[in-house]
Amino acid sequence: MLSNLRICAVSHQTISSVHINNICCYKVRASLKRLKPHVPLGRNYSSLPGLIGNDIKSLHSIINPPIAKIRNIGIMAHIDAGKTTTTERILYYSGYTRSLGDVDDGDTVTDFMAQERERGITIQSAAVTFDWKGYRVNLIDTPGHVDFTLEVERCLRVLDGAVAIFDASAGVEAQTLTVWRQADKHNIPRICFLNKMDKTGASFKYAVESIREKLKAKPLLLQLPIGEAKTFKGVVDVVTKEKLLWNSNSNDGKDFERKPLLEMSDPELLKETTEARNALIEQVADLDDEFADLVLEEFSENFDLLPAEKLQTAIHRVTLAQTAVPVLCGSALKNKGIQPLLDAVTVYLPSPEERNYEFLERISRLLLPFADQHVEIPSLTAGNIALTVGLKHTATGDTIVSSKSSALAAARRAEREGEKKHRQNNEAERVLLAGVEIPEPVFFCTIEPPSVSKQPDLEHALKCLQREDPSLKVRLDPDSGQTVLCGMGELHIEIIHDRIKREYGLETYLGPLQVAYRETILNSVRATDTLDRTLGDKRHLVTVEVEARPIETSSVTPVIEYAESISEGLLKVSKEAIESGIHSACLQGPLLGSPVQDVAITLYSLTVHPGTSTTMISACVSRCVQKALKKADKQVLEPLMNLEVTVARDYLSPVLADLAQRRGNIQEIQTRQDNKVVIGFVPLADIMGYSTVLRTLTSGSATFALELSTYQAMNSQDQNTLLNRRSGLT
Ligand SMILES: Nc1nc2c(ncn2[C@@H]2O[C@H](COP(=O)(O)OP(=O)(O)OP(=O)(O)O)[C@@H](O)[C@H]2O)c(=O)[nH]1
Repeated sequence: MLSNLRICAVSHQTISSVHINNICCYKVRASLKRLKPHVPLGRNYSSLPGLIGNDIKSLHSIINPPIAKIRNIGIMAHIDAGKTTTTERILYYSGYTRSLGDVDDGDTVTDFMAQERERGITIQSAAVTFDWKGYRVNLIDTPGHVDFTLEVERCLRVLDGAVAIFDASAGVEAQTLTVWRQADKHNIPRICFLNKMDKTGASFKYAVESIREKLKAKPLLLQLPIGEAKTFKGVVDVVTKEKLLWNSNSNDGKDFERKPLLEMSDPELLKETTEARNALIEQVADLDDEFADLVLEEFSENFDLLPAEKLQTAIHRVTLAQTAVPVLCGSALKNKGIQPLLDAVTVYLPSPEERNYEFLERISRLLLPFADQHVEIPSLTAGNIALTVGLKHTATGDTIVSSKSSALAAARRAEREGEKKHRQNNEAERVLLAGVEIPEPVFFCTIEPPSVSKQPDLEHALKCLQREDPSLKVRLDPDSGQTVLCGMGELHIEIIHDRIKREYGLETYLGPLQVAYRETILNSVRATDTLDRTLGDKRHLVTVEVEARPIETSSVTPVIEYAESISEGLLKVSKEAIESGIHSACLQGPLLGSPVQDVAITLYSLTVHPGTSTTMISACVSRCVQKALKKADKQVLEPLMNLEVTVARDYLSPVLADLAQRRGNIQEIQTRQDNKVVIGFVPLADIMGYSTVLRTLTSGSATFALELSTYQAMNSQDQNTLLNRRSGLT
């Protein structure tokens, strides 16, 4: 065990940056006590047999299991649905850990950042690899809080399947909808796990209905619960007509009995299960022609004769086609239902070869993740998930290829085969994964190092954090020269601040958190400008005429147009400079210095004296566009958020009264068990610090989710108040 500890520490140092080391020291200690001695740790697999003795029969099968036996899956859900608790059980039953971690005690394997353990939430995705009944499962636990949406999105791109976890007492919640939509975008087959069946208010029926209604998905009920809330003790496997009961004397849920349902002992349950199985068979037959033929030809007289394996194979196909989703249930906290969930992952979710991905096959240095442990390996076959180190300029969203020449060779091959240009592009595109959508930051604040001499350290820390998390934006305020952080929410910025302190040892100071407004113009305006400057013996002379006009795009990227009179030759050499000038002018609007959205800029004329540098052209265009924007009638746009508050009935009135004061616009109030769910819109500026207010108003019984809906025009009174406040008049 000691030698493993030493080796593990070495492999962490190879993964470099200071911040990872800090967490790892903590993590190694926390997880060692629970790791089984046979878990393979080491720098290189070539030395593994000596290290781990006879435990490993085939080294090759450990490093490269057959691709059909690999499952790359993610766990996704609304905050607090129980992802981390479920993952902990999965790791325990698969033999990855020796004892059960608990989010409430702060000793889970996957929530390994200090902030995650302290707050009991998941922020960064953690990857773990384990084996289950001959399958290799690479599992990623993703965050549920809306501030960390990007983290979820970047995981989804590499997954072949996902388990969506629901709180059975709440059904589909706001963030579930968001991640479900993301999974739809990446075409990820899913299975649903209705967790917390032991909780007061848990309702299998209600949760299934909410999947049908809110997610517009077709649930395939593969299990039925035995008991609900306090009486929940196990599940019925509808496919095999067996009951699975967890031994109430077993603390860890490892032991459970699986018995066929019999007429003698369980007449009611058997009847209910037979009906559910028949309904399931009909439902699957409706969605899968091959299965429909089989049922009609051989089993139409008696569905009971249909073998479970045939039904499972058809459910697998339907899951893959994403025409329906298998639904299972259990209680992670009470250790019930996790083993069948793992079985379902291997049976119903696809292997990488069943998905249409083009992974690249080899990178120079590879590490296999075991949550916070990493094992260096010589190679890995397609379909696995691994870590690579030492990449300096690669950021989230990039595709890594084994060599540039292999990507180019693919494009050349298409060319040789006589394919035209668009086909070459297709070939090149096929080796790229879909890019991640980076959400727009809605908050910003200034950040200052403890002293000027620490500014380079701060810049380094922010650069590293940004590579990990592109939803964090950093810019310099041109007027004050201060560094500005732009993030997804209050919690996001708070966590970044905390990480800079813990992982980079820098005590920084944050300015007040401000809403990221935008600006637009309301009418078309023209402006001309001339820049005449002599540098040394060179004269730079440019004259520009532009028009700025409002358009409807909801985008901060200006639409750029050119009048026909602009000479093509001139455009060829100066187009890049012109466009960079326009973009930089639109980044800082005349009202608040916020980005300008929904504008089109037309270049009407451009006269350039010979010898003028492109930098001067760019500067002149930028100045001229700013002049035009200043002349126009202007409007501030503010972020409008979708808000969903789940609150106990008794506290509904104070919550509504409070929202009315916050310019909230309530769209709907739903009933969810004993709770009310308030759905509406509210301007971000009025909802800052809401978590504290809501806690006070409802004695901590309410939860809420917030997501950017759109940018809306402020009314003139609010706009004037804001502008006066910004200019220091009030
Ligand atoms: N009653 C009950 N509580 C559960 C169950 N599973 C998890 N919990 C509790 O629900 C809370 C949230 O659990 P987590 O596992 O941290 O949830 P999560 O989805 O990982 O949360 P984030 O990481 O913040 O998104 C904790 O207090 C758990 O103890 C369950 O099956 N039954």
